[in-house]
Amino acid sequence: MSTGAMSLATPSTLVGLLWPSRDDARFAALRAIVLMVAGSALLTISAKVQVPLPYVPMTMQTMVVLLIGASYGLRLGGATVALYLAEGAMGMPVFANTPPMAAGISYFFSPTGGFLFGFLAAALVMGFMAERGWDRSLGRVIVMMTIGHAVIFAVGLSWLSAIMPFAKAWTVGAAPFIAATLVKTALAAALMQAAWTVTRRKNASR
Ligand SMILES: O=C(O)CCCC[C@@H]1SC[C@@H]2NC(=O)N[C@@H]21
Repeated sequence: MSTGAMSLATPSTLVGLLWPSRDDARFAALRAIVLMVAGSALLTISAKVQVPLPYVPMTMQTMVVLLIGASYGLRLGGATVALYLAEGAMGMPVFANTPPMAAGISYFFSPTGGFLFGFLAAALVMGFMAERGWDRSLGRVIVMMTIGHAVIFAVGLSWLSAIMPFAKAWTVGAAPFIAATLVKTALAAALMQAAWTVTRRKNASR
């Protein structure tokens, strides 16, 4: 593997097994672009599936971020979330509060900016763990998704508590999301398990 796109492919990941790359630079580049665009589109949709709350809305983004990291792997997952952030930085209305807020660099300084950087960190951590097999058993995938959520909240809350007192940051940025985060962790783990079951069956019948 010699090109950048080929180095994004990781055969040990779920997506690497379901849609393997090839030792062909053009195919590898096209595959990486398709997966990154599809992943960033899914993230945009997940931002719009939301319950509006003061300062920080409830969305489906964390679940999609964790699934992208876990199924794409470290580099492709990280590149996909980086593309999503770049789209928002360039003014595309991909984030939860765009509209009413305008997208662009200034959005990252809004109350949810820290969560967005947390998404990138969590996708990298999920990809790193998935490439080491943490996504393949139910117990480990639950631990993995819990760590991913913890990373998102650690970065998001650190940012929020830089612009408001920590008690308020907790009240608006963590407390309302605890139950939903448990549900999203369980759902993400169940989806990874189901995807691995299908992948193993598919590979066994080859
Ligand atoms: O502005 C954005 O697009 C990011 C929104 C971040 C929402 C955070 S992520 C963690 C927590 N769980 C949710 O459902 N909402 C918040």
